[in-house]
Amino acid sequence: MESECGSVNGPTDPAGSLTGGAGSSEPFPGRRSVDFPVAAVLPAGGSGERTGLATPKQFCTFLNRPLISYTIQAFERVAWIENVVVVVAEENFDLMMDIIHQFSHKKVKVVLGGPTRHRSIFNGLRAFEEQPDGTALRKPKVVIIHDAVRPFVEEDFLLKITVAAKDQGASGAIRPLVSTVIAATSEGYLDHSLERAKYRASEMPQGFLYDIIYQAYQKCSETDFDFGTECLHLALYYCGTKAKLIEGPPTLWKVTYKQDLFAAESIIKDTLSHTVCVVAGDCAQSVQLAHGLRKTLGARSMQVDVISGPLGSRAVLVSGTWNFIRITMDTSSLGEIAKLVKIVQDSEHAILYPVVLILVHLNLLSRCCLTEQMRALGAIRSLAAEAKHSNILLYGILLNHDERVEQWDETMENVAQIAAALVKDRNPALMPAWRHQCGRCSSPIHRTPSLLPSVRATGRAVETALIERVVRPSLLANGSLQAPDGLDG
Ligand SMILES: Nc1ccn([C@@H]2O[C@H](COP(=O)(O)OP(=O)(O)OP(=O)(O)O)[C@@H](O)[C@H]2O)c(=O)n1
Ligand SMILES: O=C(CO)[C@H](O)[C@H](O)COP(=O)(O)O
Repeated sequence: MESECGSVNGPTDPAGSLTGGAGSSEPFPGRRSVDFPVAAVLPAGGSGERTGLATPKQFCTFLNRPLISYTIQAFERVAWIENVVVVVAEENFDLMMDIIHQFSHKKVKVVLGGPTRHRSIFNGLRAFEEQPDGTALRKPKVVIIHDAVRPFVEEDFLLKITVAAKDQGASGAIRPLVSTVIAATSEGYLDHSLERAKYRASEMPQGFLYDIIYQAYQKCSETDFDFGTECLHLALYYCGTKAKLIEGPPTLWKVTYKQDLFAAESIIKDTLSHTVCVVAGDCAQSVQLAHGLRKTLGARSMQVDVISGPLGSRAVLVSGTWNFIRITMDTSSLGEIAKLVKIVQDSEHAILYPVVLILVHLNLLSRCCLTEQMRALGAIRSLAAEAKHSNILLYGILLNHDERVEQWDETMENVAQIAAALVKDRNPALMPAWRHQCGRCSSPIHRTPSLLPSVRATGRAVETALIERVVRPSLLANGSLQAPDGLDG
């Protein structure tokens, strides 16, 4: 039976959806496999009043992508989940279809919601029943219900919920209470407080044998539909099914208020910034610089892979990262950055998350004439503008040379600092920054090598995502590099 069997693997991923790509299929020793049909229902039909925003929170966008797409991806990437039913309000149906198309979601069926969460969920479950046109999604053995506004759910935890639901009929995620729950009198006085250690917060996902939860919804009252907040309660009350409760990770929290949207964005940015691939090309100086960066970025707890030699598609395919640093030594190798942009574009790597590509260019201004420099900078600027359309953020860091050997470590530190900030922030505003102000009239045309000593300040460099640093050529091996004109002596 195709795609019925699956097993769980994959790294623990705090954002749940950050591993991207196709679902996992490798067996994970010791883990129970899923050999029955499983589907998910994601209620997304609410208006998100508590955020105070005009846009329902599930459609709020960060890193160029709506929240709902992150949640869908967290389910789609799980090979053993067959179908993902997303329930939306009628006015958002077209928007939802556009999102599915734009982010290439493949397992999703969209259905219309109702005025309350329970009514929306029931509509979602009905998608597995025969439709008026005679079609139906394959009925799952276990259905996972998960709020569309909880984007961080991992495969491991989905497996636990699914297996427990299969064995017990129902299961749900819980978390320890953060605050004590108290009961108030109608006059607003304390009536009594609950013993916190005895109670838990009910979170999502929850899993059910499909027949049980469907039957519970068929039986439940209008009051349940209008005021109920707990699916596990319906299974217990109407079908006598006691849910197995499983403690989940803190990342299962629900985006409810505006600040939760900021928190979700930070988590995603943080998760994207743990790894970087430094592409050094084949020249010895670049490789040396790459290893210097590996050390300095590594000291910031980033995992850095260095790729040297001619650039193939392996840079993207092997590293599995969303961050690249390309080191170039002269203007002719600037074509290499275009090649890397093309590889990332072709791989469709940037559909899900913006890819950061940082060009660290060593000695650009000193090694060629002014006209050539301007041409190269112009080319980079246009490439950055074009790359932006493909969700690729191309930044530049420019390094120059000096006689002072002691500057090198500081330079590496500065480059690492800027690169780490660019990777972490993923801010498109810093992108087309290949402009350099000469301090007097802000025109790049006045930038000549003889002005170099006056433009070493890294503060301004950060502002423009452009660092000018001065390193001793002999540090960069085999003596082939020359100090810039005007700096000798
Ligand atoms: N009629 C509704 C109401 C809610 N939901 C969904 O149920 C989940 C959890 O509900 P909640 O956080 O309460 O979302 P909202 O109802 O949108 O928020 P608010 O209560 O602040 O308006 C959300 O994914 C929401 O879109 C739904 O599908 N249909
Ligand atoms: O945690 C949950 C289930 O137990 C739900 O996410 C929660 O009940 C949704 O409720 P509300 O719509 O009031 O935010």
